[in-house]
Amino acid sequence: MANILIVGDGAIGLLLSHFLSASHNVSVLTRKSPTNTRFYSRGKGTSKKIDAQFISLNQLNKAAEFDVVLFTVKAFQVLDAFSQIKPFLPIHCSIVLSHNGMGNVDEVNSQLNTHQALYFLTTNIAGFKSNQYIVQHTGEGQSVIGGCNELALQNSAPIADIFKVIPNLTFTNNIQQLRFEKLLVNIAINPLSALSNVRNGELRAPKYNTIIFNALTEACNIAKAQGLNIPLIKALNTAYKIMELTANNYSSMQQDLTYNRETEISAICGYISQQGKLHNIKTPYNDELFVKIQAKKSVV
Ligand SMILES: NC(=O)C1=CN([C@@H]2O[C@H](COP(=O)(O)OP(=O)(O)OC[C@H]3O[C@@H](n4cnc5c(N)ncnc54)[C@H](OP(=O)(O)O)[C@@H]3O)[C@@H](O)[C@H]2O)C=CC1
Ligand SMILES: CC(C)(CO)C(=O)C(=O)O
Repeated sequence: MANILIVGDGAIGLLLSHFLSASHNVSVLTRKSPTNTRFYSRGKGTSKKIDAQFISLNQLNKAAEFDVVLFTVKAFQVLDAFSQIKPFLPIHCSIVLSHNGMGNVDEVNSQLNTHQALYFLTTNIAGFKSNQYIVQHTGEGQSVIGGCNELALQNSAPIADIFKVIPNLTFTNNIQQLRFEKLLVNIAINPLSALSNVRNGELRAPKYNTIIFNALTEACNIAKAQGLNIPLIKALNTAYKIMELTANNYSSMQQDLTYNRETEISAICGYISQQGKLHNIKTPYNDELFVKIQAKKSVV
């Protein structure tokens, strides 16, 4: 049984705490009242109490021996959350980041010691919080974990063993490729669904074809410049398949704009624009989606 700290009690934090607490000792760091119980709910089944301890930052004990610290905050929240937790990280422990979009891995890795393994978990599990204390598990899907530093790449067996209670979890030796493939789906779906205020399935209409094609072409050019091999046809097929599978869902970015929350556009199209400048590759479609989402946020 491992001691696990999950940072963030959002939808993904609660879903993963539900699964991991079946076999491990799980604490969840929250910014809300730590005394309240949280529940996991799925379909019409009865809600289950999540068997984890909810704690606030001032309850974190410097002597707490966490084996794993899993960050389930949004891309733009990772570095602040990491700075808060860093003083409490045991000398030997595994750190796992899990979010949509790119970034954060190099910044976190540069602050770790040689005994701290860094992993990234991409997940297609889906859920939302119907209120502050209940997570609704709405979508199944594959989760993939992979090492991001030398230590993690050399020794993946312990984390794979601890995380095996997460449904449909596999391990990869090339997490950068997996993250990029997920990024391509988010580029095709998230900004357009948010700007047009439509469900994912509606993006299959012909009027969106050109922009999706061009935004993904740019992103595949960046992938190539990074040494990854993601053919455009594969990126398009996957994006349209996910639109079909999640046809009735609103994307996370559509919901963020609707509820006037900060979006993850910087880690999605913003990442492609930034990499374009680095590799001298033009990315006008991603630049425009980035600017439009930022502008829309400032007027809602
Ligand atoms: N929801 C989904 O179905 C899926 C989400 N993802 C990705 O997973 C990531 C998380 O998503 P999701 O769970 O939906 O997002 P949420 O916004 O619901 O969850 C993030 C949580 O982190 C908390 N948080 C942020 N900073 C800190 C901190 N410093 N200390 C403690 N808690 C903190 C927030 O607290 P507070 O509420 O107080 O702000 C919030 O509860 C995102 O990158 C998302 O794109 C990926 C696949 C599916
Ligand atoms: C896969 C997709 C597009 C599902 O809506 C998603 O990851 C998101 O909304 O952020």
